[in-house]
Amino acid sequence: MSSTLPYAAERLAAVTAVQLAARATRQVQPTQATTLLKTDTSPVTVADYAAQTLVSQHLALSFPDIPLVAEEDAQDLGSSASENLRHQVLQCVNSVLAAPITNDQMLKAIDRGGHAGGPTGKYWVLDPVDGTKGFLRGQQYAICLALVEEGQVKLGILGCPRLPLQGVEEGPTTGSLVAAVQGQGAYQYPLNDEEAEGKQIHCAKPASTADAAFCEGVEAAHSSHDTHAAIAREARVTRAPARLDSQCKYAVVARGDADIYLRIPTRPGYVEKIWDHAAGALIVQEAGGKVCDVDGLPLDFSRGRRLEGNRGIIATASTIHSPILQATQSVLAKI
Ligand SMILES: Nc1ncnc2c1ncn2[C@@H]1O[C@H](COP(=O)(O)O)[C@@H](O)[C@H]1OP(=O)(O)O
Ligand SMILES: [Mg+2]
Repeated sequence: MSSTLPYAAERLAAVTAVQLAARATRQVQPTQATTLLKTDTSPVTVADYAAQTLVSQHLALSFPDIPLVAEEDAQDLGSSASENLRHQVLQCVNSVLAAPITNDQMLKAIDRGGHAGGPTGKYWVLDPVDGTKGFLRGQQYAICLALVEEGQVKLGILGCPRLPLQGVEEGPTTGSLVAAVQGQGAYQYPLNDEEAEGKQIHCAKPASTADAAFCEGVEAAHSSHDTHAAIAREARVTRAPARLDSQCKYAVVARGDADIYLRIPTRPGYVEKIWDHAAGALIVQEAGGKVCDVDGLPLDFSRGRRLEGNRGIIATASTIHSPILQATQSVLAKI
């Protein structure tokens, strides 16, 4: 892509940062990854901290004035009880850097991620390992990076180390990298091949919901499989869902390997985090798809670190967006 296009420099820095982080996470054996439980009881591993350090550090080199909204902070990692984990993170980080960094630089890089987000200015949005539970199971995860400006997502990158270039099945793979800039379309590359020619990707155009394939998360606690099944029945979707962790779901919808990604909350009041959707939502839209919440509202990334104005997520090929939204609203009205 020509370097004169808008956001070319940001895109290049973001792709390199995600590739670097992916290289580090791939070195961590999921079954042996030292893991902490955060206060919300979700797991965080060597890979999450290493990826956040690397992305934060790399972006700060090229764009020192653009702040970062990122999932992790260094509080737990900095405690004396976490010395072993801290050591492993630093080792992992330095194994992919030409110039090693210190423990203090690592903690500082992680804590750059505390920006509040909001409606004004420019900021990066990072989920260093989205789908940590998938990562620990040896299944899908993604390094997800977006750039938000004046509340709008301008750039989105998904690094998916275990996602083949085609299909939704697991298998030996070099991984996929999917990238989009607002107004410039969505492209896919082999994850760590900087030289490779990108391929523009498009959502499929299923003629009806009966032809459509849907996907959902693996974790039943993160979205309601039962409600998704009821929506599928209501919309006459016949195929069984593919289950994948992380924003890989947006990637497979964007390239037409699935047509629908449903994420209906399991409990009232759950508010999604912006790092779980910013990159993926832009990628689906740039591939020609539609993304909204269960009320049909656009996702509003200008409300801080969470999607305070939205409830659930529906991402689909544009040809079947209306019937899926209608089926969702009809099912939710009965609950
Ligand atoms: N109760 C919940 N409802 C919806 N999403 C959740 C819930 N708890 C955690 N998550 C988010 O689900 C994401 C993974 O999604 P998936 O299951 O599709 O792979 C995690 O990044 C996590 O966000 P976070 O860790 O940012 O709090
Ligand atoms: Mg996440």
